[in-house]
Amino acid sequence: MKAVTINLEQCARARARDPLRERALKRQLRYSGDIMAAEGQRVVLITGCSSGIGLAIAVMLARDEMKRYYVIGTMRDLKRKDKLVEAAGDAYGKTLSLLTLDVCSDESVKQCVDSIKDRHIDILINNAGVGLVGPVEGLSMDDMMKVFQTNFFGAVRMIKEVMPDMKRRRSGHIIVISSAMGLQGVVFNDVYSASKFAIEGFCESLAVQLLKFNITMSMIEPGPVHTEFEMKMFADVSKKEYVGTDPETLHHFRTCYLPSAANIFQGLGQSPEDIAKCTKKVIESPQPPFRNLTNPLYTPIVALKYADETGSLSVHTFYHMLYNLGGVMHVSLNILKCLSCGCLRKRAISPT
Ligand SMILES: NC(=O)C1=CN([C@@H]2O[C@H](COP(=O)(O)OP(=O)(O)OC[C@H]3O[C@@H](n4cnc5c(N)ncnc54)[C@H](OP(=O)(O)O)[C@@H]3O)[C@@H](O)[C@H]2O)C=CC1
Ligand SMILES: CC1=C(/C=C/C(C)=C/C=C/C(C)=C/C=O)C(C)(C)CCC1
Repeated sequence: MKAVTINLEQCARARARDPLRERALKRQLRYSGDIMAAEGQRVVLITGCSSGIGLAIAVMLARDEMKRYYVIGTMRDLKRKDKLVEAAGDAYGKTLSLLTLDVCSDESVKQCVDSIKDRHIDILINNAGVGLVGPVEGLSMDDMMKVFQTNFFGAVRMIKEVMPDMKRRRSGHIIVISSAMGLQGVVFNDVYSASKFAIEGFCESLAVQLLKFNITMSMIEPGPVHTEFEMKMFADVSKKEYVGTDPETLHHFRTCYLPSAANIFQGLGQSPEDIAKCTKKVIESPQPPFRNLTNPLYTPIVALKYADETGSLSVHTFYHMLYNLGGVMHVSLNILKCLSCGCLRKRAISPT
């Protein structure tokens, strides 16, 4: 497929030379702001592109060799655009344009979608999200609400705005950057995990009726990923005092959980590009799966819940890992790695 990207300046030049050609160009091209996507290109809108996973997906799709995507990278504050613009290189202004969008604001979401020609979005990627860790009794209700406002209602607001047009066109793909924590809760991540469980339940329900309209829904489920999310989490923890938390709980959080979490990020952490690659594969799959775990090393942690429907196996295993094996977390992680690569099984068959 030959994809052409053109901007309004080029259109104006065409008008000066030949008004008929300009009209033909305009018919042929959809535009967002002053930049147009060529016919045949799929318009992708991504939320939260100022850093991390959103930025990596925007760059990977905008730099697609066959120029199959026209990416609208959005962020709540365009002053934070430099990292994305630099990473996108010459794709910026051709297959990537930027728009302001705050997923927590009805007005911002509507204004952004209205500014896109025909409100035409083929692929919506709900990526914007915030984390929150710490003992529940030490967190403010405001902080907890912000997590749900962004991770759950933010994605719901986007879907509500974009889905009716997709239904009318009987085509579209809605992707949510959820989390492995949306499938299996993690100690001291109670509220964050709940926000991801919430969006999982919402999407799992919606996916069924969307099929009738030829709209696909896909969840991307990363484990730990090295992004600003990780840095913000550790910075936040060092600032917060978790007022109202008893010393024993605080001790468990600071001396058992935090070092284990740091080990887990170090031992199992993926790069944002890994998540972008997985997301692109899902987009390009002829039959995209609903759930997509990105990290084979983290999969056993999620699989525990499917091995025992009572939930006791995961609760007790995590208890043991946190309170008894915390000091040797690296050993547990190495066992997880060996289970995933298969070397333990090989050694069991032919011990040396
Ligand atoms: N990193 C990890 O370990 C994992 C992350 N995830 C999920 O991946 C997604 C991306 O996170 P990640 O890249 O890691 O973290 P980052 O902190 O690097 O990126 C989060 C992005 O979301 C944006 N954002 C936050 N609030 C809003 C809002 N109200 N409106 C629009 N954008 C907003 C941030 O923008 P701003 O710059 O303005 O703050 C930023 O661009 C999140 O949904 C997260 O839950 C899932 C599993 C693991
Ligand atoms: C401490 C601890 C764990 C921590 C897991 C972590 C810290 C996962 C982080 C995932 C992220 C950051 C997802 C983002 O959406 C385990 C492995 C459950 C085992 C029990 C002890």
